[in-house]
Amino acid sequence: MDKSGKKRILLKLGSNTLTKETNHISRGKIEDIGMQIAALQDEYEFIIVSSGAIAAAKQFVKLDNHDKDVFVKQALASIGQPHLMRIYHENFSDLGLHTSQCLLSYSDFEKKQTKLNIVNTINVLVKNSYIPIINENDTVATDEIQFGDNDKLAALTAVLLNVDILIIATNTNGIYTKATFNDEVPETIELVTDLQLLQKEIGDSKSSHGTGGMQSKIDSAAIAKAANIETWIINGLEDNFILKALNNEISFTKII
Ligand SMILES: Nc1ncnc2c1ncn2[C@@H]1O[C@H](COP(=O)(O)OP(=O)(O)O)[C@@H](O)[C@H]1O
Ligand SMILES: N[C@@H](CCC(=O)OP(=O)(O)O)C(=O)O
Repeated sequence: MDKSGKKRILLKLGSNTLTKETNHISRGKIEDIGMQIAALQDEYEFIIVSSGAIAAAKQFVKLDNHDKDVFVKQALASIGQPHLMRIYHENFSDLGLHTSQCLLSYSDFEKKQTKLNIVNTINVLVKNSYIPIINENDTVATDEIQFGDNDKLAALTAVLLNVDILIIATNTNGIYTKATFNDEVPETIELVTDLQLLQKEIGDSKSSHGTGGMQSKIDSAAIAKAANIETWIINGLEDNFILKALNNEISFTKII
């Protein structure tokens, strides 16, 4: 818990959640997230790590290159990022929420001074009721575009900002057992204390927009766990997923 007396949540939103698995950013989903933050703002401070820049660009442009190339993805992220922030701003401001943008890369977490700069900036934003919306700085770094779904960036940020809970929103009801993964109603592993044991449950499948799969979420949970931060893996496609998870009304995976 931070000095304000509120608990801090780092909320990681992937492109799948933000697009509701379509080809465009869902204003409805962003509104759903804003309404939950507004409902919880007396008890919780939120810091968001948001993907979605490339998905936002794709709804406006088609670049004259193969969009699987990393340079093209970087260019798409550059085009889409301001649109993504605009959509957040338009929806959140209607709910009385203020937004700000922070673009970071892994290397920013390696130097004492840049780490301090991040902490100081974000603490001022949060103290003044601005919600920092963080994405990877895709012009200078390609780690998350290529490997990670912003999951590791979310974990590094969670540790640096000393949050209480890291919430990773994805398109499954948390982590399923391998034995039931292909069943009509797969079984969620609700509580994990040993990440080694979890390793055998993970398949290498990924969702339509996903790059990291469940493995990158578990790697992120390991980073958070080492700093005594809980990771909750929740189905972000569900309406009110944060409220429902806090009230234990849905199945999700808690890694403690
Ligand atoms: N044991 C598991 N339980 C749930 N999902 C799993 C598991 N193993 C692999 N996955 C895959 O991980 C995907 C989520 O990761 P990813 O595709 O990167 O999505 P996101 O964009 O939300 O980060 C699921 O859609 C699923 O295909
Ligand atoms: N920085 C990138 C996110 C990296 C990424 O690939 O994440 P995702 O789109 O969730 O698979 C973007 O905003 O599109």
